[in-house]
Amino acid sequence: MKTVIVGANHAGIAAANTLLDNYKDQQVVMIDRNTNLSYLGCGTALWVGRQIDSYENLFYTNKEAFEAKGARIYLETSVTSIDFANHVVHCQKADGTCFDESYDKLVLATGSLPISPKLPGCDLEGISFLKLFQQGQEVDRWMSDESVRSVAVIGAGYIGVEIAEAAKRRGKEVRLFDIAPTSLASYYDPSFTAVMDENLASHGIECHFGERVVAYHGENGRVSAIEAEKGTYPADLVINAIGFVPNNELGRDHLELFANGAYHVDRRQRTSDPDVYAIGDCATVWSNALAAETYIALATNAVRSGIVAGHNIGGTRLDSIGVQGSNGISIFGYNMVSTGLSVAAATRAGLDVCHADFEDLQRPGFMRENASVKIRIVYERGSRRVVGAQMASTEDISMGIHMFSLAIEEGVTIDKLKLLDIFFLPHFNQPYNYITMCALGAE
Ligand SMILES: Cc1cc2nc3c(=O)[nH]c(=O)nc-3n(C[C@H](O)[C@H](O)[C@H](O)COP(=O)(O)OP(=O)(O)OC[C@H]3O[C@@H](n4cnc5c(N)ncnc54)[C@H](O)[C@@H]3O)c2cc1C
Ligand SMILES: NC(=O)c1ccc[n+]([C@@H]2O[C@H](COP(=O)([O-])OP(=O)(O)OC[C@H]3O[C@@H](n4cnc5c(N)ncnc54)[C@H](O)[C@@H]3O)[C@@H](O)[C@H]2O)c1
Repeated sequence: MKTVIVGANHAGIAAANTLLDNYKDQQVVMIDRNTNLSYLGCGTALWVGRQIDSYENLFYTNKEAFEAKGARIYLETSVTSIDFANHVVHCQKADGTCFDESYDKLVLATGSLPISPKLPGCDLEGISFLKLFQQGQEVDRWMSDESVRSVAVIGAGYIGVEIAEAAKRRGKEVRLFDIAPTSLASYYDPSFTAVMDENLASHGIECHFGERVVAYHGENGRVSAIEAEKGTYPADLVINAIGFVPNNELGRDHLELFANGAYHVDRRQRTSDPDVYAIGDCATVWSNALAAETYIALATNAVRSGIVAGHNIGGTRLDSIGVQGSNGISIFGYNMVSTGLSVAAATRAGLDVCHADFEDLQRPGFMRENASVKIRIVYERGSRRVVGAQMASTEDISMGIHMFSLAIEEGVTIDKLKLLDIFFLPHFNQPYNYITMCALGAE
């Protein structure tokens, strides 16, 4: 059996490893147009902000590791088109030479593309995205240029907020824009985002939320300002971070698509063509909170979907258990984690939800090391099943969110959480634990 994997980043790598490590009869061919593989984009802001020493350890594998396992791997090679009827992939190397690769099974792991704001001035130099390693390098070079004093970030989602922090850590004057009225509006409710907004502002980031950017302006071909609805602001460097779209270029005329263009897949990652699988950011996921197909671009989903596809291609049936879109962020020491749906997201999706809030110290008052923790649990009014949770603190409260992820996945009700056995030790928490207290406070 020969499997061709198009795209050798997190999703493609997971599928290839699953096949190569578990199914010795498999012939695996990996093709990627980039010069590198396995770059952890989550490290870009840490590196640009000089919170880590270099970018070198942001790659967790390489071409040689796959060759050692028996795969054929082509980097700097684009798949230009696919003949789905005859099971042939047409490829072009960086030097222009072309070749074809036949397949029994094809895995599309072509990921996502950053959304490009189509604004006047978008061709000016000094406007970047932050998707690829190369773009991270470019942004880092500009940050090192002392003539770059003002940085404008468009989009206050995860990438935007993280790179705004990094730019501030590099001593820049930073302005952060979003059309939404707060930062991180897709992930958290306003009572949580208000604290992050205050955190950003208190560290000197000028927040322009609810203010649309309408144009980039430049001098001598280079960006020098951005014009937004309420004013024009200096900008020697602009970073666009307004979300991703699935990269469906190769299969959009042949495969069934979701509303945003992602390849529609079943729980085994199979597309509408029985010999084609799609994984990672180019494919849909099953949301347990929504009980529906949706799109969530995360490395975690990419890896899991690659494992699922690998086993199914290898001959072991494995169904995805769906996802909650669990996510987290840590900015100037303030940590926020969420899973499932916020009240706002649930309401937008047509779910009738209630929520319970609680705020307390992480540990008993007698402990020297302590900090406040905020928690919100979101649950469906009728069924009372938990559909989301948000937590925030300067403490590391990150592990708690995984329990809520499992609760959503398993359809646990808010009432079950009220008497859940949660241990107590002053080093970690309080006898009246904030999760228990929050659940007990539910209507
Ligand atoms: C700055 C940043 C920070 C992030 N932080 C986090 C985080 O903290 N946690 C988290 O879970 N997620 C994070 N993400 C999201 C995560 O990186 C993506 O969800 C993940 O990369 C998706 O993996 P993928 O393999 O599906 O797609 P991609 O990473 O997009 O890879 C797709 C691959 O396909 C190749 N390709 C595409 N078309 C072709 C073609 N025609 N021919 C050959 N090759 C092709 C591309 O070169 C690319 O290597 C972050 C993303 C960014 C940009
Ligand atoms: N910590 C993490 O887990 C992490 C870190 C980085 C990226 N990621 C993932 O990578 C993907 C891409 O990240 P992202 O930050 O680009 O997307 P995002 O969806 O997190 O945020 C995009 C933001 O852009 C805003 N926006 C949309 N159109 C706009 C416009 N025209 N002008 C101004 N603002 C606009 C939205 O309101 C939103 O706040 C996401 O799926 C994200 O979850 C995750």
